[in-house]
Amino acid sequence: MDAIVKNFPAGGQEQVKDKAQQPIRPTQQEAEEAVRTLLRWAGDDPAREGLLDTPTRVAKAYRELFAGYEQSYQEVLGRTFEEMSGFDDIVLVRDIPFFSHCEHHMLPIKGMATVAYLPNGPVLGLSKIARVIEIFGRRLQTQENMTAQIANAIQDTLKPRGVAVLIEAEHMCMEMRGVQKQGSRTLTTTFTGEFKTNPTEQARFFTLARNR
Ligand SMILES: Nc1nc2c(ncn2[C@@H]2O[C@H](COP(=O)(O)OP(=O)(O)OP(=O)(O)O)[C@@H](O)[C@H]2O)c(=O)[nH]1
Ligand SMILES: [Zn+2]
Repeated sequence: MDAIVKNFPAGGQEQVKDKAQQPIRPTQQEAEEAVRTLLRWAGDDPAREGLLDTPTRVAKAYRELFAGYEQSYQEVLGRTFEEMSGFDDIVLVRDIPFFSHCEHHMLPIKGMATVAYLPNGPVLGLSKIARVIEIFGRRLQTQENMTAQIANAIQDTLKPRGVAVLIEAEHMCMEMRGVQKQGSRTLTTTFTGEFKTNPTEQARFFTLARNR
């Protein structure tokens, strides 16, 4: 199946949030009871031996898979390096793998992100780009919003001349269920600053991102 290419504009309907707004959390016991309900909904018996510890494990796994709600991109991106501030050309980190979950079905999204920016003074530690992807990936997402959130977070904190984000991902809700199109991939991009206004910079981004 052909990939879908979408350009999701920065600063669109999705505001960049720092720590996600926190509703009142249910207790561990309530979360485990909800898992028992879903086990019964699936057709199994939560009281059988093999499933006795499953609610505890699922609650623990959810803490890990959705840890992004507890994390702040501003903390991660707050630490920059000034001593390389003479460097003003493109910095691009390619093919950063991530997992997320779609907000429609809570099923996994498996993808790769490529992120570039044009420094305007300070530069980021390279791992911080991957950490920002983890923060937004470990929340319930649409691919479009995740792409824009990563770009806007870097633009808002680092204030570079431009940011470019390309995400290519597979959605298990389209592969394992529903329309069942295995192997289809969705591409989304967000450009800010010079990557948005200067076609040459945008073309350089695609050359570096896609050439093997
Ligand atoms: N735009 C967008 N859509 C997504 C994303 N992840 C999942 N979806 C889509 O969300 C839509 C939800 O559609 P609905 O008709 O409300 O739900 P559904 O009956 O489960 O839809 P089907 O998946 O077609 O069976 C589906 O078309 C999914 O493919 C995403 O990241 N971005
Ligand atoms: Zn889905």
